[in-house]
Amino acid sequence: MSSLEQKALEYHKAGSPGKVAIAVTKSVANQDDLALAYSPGVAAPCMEIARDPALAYEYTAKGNLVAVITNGSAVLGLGNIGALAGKPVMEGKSILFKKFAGIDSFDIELDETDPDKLVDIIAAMHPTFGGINLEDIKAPECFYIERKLRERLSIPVFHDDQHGTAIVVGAGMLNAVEMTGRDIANVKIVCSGAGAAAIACLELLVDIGARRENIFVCDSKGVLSKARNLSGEKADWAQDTSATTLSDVMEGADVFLGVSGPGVLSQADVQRMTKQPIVFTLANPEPELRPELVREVAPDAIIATGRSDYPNQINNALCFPYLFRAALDTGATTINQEMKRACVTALAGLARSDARFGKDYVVPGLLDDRLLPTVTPKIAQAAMRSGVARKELDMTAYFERLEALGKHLL
Ligand SMILES: NC(=O)C1=CN([C@@H]2O[C@H](COP(=O)(O)OP(=O)(O)OC[C@H]3O[C@@H](n4cnc5c(N)ncnc54)[C@H](OP(=O)(O)O)[C@@H]3O)[C@@H](O)[C@H]2O)C=CC1
Ligand SMILES: CC(=O)C(=O)O
Ligand SMILES: [Mg+2]
Repeated sequence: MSSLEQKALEYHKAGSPGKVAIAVTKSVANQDDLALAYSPGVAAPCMEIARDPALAYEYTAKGNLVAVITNGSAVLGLGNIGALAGKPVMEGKSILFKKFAGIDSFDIELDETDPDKLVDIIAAMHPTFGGINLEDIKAPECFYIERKLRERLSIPVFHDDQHGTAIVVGAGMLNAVEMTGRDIANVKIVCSGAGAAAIACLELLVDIGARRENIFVCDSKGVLSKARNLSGEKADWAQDTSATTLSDVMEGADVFLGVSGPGVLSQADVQRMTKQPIVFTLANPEPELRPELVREVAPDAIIATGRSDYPNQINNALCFPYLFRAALDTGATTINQEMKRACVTALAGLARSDARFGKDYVVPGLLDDRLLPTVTPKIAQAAMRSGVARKELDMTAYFERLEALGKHLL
């Protein structure tokens, strides 16, 4: 075991085991408080909510509470390690919701693989929450589960591995492409992985200007090609090509996007790419190829990973706290394409406006305290403009509120 792994075990075990606990927000100091918090007083908000369900946002924690839900079928790049083993990651997402955006969350690990049962279980528990963050549920089931839940529920349902990842990749890609003098419409992109993260990233890259005919995708069996008679989301990305391996399609690639698993990319593959290649090796915790090995064969590369111990951390944690903050604050019924685009632009812009903007700074760092007051209002405005917000915010007051909130968080 490495010393980092040893330290991580000690960190998780120290004091109160795990990373989260519940906080009480009202005084429960005497009999009078008890009579308000519990019986008989609690009946009053119950009856008000029974009369008008929207009042749950005033009398309960619902409006600031998100569920982080997994079934453990695709935990990071560790694979199908099961619901319980995924709990440290879900607790990790919960602390990021809290530390970065002041959002409370329950992590919920469900021992269930049947997509329809998962939809029913999650739908049944939705009254508790203001939003649902699906996490580490494998493709292709994740697409169906999210779609069905979005159809059934009027609170935001967001599969972080799909859309959160896509947003941060989009922001990093816009900046990397500009920095290297490329036009996104002309870049050849090779994506390793054809799962939750990959499909959403590719759709977003097309949304911001990449062209489908320039995109080659590999899964664990090789290149997605017409010859393979694929179905579902994979079929949408199948190319009419005789190439079969990752190495075949890496020839002349401008961009490598890794959202697959550890060690999938070789140095020889990087050498097949164009000058100043863009190499996003995002598998967690172990990337497709370590940055120092990419750098050895491509010193001018723009490199990003999903990890906190290298520059350019492209990780969905850079956006999901702010998307949910904005969605909860505007009472948005969903997180839509306009909100996602606003988030891409805001993240890319924040990095560009920084003196550090360059090869090792294509996206802001996760601990940047400008994220909350800069990115969140842009997403909130997009929610209001696009008609999914139930509340109109005064933007000056909102900005001040976020600044004040941020001071208590990091
Ligand atoms: N940095 C970030 O913010 C994020 C990173 N990720 C990382 O992306 C990876 C995938 O996550 P996710 O999409 O949620 O998982 P999924 O299970 O939905 O998809 C995994 C995909 O990777 C493919 N794959 C597995 N092994 C290989 C291989 N040797 N060569 C090529 N493709 C391979 C699978 O192929 P097949 O379809 O054939 O099974 C599948 O298409 C993980 O490592 C995860 O940590 C994910 C989300 C966010
Ligand atoms: C970052 C993340 O969500 C993942 O690797 O699955
Ligand atoms: Mg994940």
